[in-house]
Amino acid sequence: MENNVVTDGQKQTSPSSSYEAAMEKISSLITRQRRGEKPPISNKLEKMSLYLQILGLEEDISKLNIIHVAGTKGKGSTCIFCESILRECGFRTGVFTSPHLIDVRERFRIDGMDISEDKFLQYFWDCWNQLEENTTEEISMPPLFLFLTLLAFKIFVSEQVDATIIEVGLGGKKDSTNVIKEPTVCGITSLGMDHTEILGDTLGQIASHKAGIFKPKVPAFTVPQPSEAMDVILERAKELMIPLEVTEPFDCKQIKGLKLGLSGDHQFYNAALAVSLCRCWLQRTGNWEKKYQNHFQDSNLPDEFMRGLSTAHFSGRAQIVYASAPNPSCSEIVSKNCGELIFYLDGAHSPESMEACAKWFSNAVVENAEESSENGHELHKGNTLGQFEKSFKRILLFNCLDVRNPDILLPRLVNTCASSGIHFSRALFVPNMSKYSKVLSGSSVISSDLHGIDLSWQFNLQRTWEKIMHGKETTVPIEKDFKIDSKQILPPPEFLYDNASSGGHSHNCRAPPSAVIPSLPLAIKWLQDCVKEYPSTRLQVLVTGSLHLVGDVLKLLKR
Ligand SMILES: Nc1ncnc2c1ncn2[C@@H]1O[C@H](COP(=O)(O)OP(=O)(O)OP(=O)(O)O)[C@@H](O)[C@H]1O
Ligand SMILES: [Mg+2]
Ligand SMILES: [Mg+2]
Repeated sequence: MENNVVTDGQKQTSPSSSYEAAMEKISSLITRQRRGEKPPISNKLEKMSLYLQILGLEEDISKLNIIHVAGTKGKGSTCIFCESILRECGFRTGVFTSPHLIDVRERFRIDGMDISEDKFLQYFWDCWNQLEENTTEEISMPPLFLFLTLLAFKIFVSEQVDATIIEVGLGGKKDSTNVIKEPTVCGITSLGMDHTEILGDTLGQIASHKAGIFKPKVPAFTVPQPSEAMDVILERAKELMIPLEVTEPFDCKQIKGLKLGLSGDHQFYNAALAVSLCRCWLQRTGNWEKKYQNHFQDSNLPDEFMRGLSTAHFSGRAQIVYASAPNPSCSEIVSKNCGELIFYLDGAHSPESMEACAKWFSNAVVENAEESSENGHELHKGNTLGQFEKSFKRILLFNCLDVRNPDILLPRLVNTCASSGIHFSRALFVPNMSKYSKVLSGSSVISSDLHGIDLSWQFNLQRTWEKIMHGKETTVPIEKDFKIDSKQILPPPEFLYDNASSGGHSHNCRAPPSAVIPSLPLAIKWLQDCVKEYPSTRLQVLVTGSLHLVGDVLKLLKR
């Protein structure tokens, strides 16, 4: 074995250096395939079976009591609600989700916590070494996602969890997680248009991939879907002769006004689906009768379920971070000599999720204004709530992958916000920091090197933005060679505050100005400097378009 840092799963140097070594190994599994292209191996599931044999896991997987979740949007959230409910019911849980935001260990949760670095390393090297020793000409090391899926099985089997919750990576039928032969129950979350280049560009085709996780004799659940998708799902369930239940989203009454741990109205769908999945899981594992036989009526959820729903936590999905309050955990206190800077983070990146995100943001910023006014800020100066509300500036910080279509995403976002009366004063376009060519640890160094950085995609986003705002093509310069060392690398703070240069809140007269900022750390630092310079203002910054962008911002704010 070439690795001289760790042998036989035993750490011999400091944990962090061996962790970095593991990240190097994992990164070497990233296939040089561009995102959006068809995956290079066609017989993926056969290979998965072989890898499972090598790791000696095939039999054990059948004992994992798996909830398998596919869907376009809300897979991760649904898995996290399931985890939270089953933990409250007293079970030891293992959850595999994707992608991760900051550290790859987020993908593997045991009992509600990311796996520890020590345990991760132990299982990682076990798997790595066993696979490496057994690769042949026909079967080489697995690509990244296959490896992570195998590692998840290895971890959950070894940790002897009671309930395993597995999120599909992409699609369903051909996904590496579909090596699961006998899940306890399957779920399909909300379907929409994403990954069309791989799954097909109709809802029916997409639904057919997702319903590919259904298995004979295994009950399935979904949420209301557009009929084109629902027809395909129903048809598949009929073929397999399995029961398929459509779970309606919660209304507030049903959960007695309970505040869900994950925000946004779209979470009512995910939460309701999770409840159905958990109830079925409890029934099929023989735990339902034991626990609830005499105490539970259909109209009321058991207390454990209610607690699970309200305590679920998942970063980067409708998450609010107060970045300039003196005590980050104390959101109400706004520093006297520093304005207010609040980040609203949501990793939406499909048209439907843009809309979900926009609705959540619009409600959340108004709630924040109301809370602040209740806390006595400004109102005592005789301002009405309406006027007070106007002291907030809404800023969009956006990026998306170039396989996505900003001509669809950005209008969906802007129009949904506008229909709730929320308008952006400014938009900033930035490149992500994380590289798709490398899996990083949470403590990896953030590069500040701007040389050779290609911002053409960000200028393209900016042009799209200006087009939406003006309703026609505008003259945003196409700056091919962005002059990194010129003074104009960042706009002056007045860019944010100078109402004369924009419509400000009179959004319908002129387009809000926008800017491309060449790096995310610079953008964040710049926003922080702006609120210091103008202590009376409040910036509400929506970060969206990419979960990677959201992860990068969280990483910067944590430091
Ligand atoms: N039911 C839903 N309907 C529409 N949008 C949703 C729904 N659930 C979540 N979203 C949006 O999708 C984003 C990602 O949520 P989540 O991680 O739960 O989904 P996912 O299916 O795992 O996504 P990914 O494709 O990134 O793996 C959220 O931040 C939110 O904007
Ligand atoms: Mg996805
Ligand atoms: Mg996910």
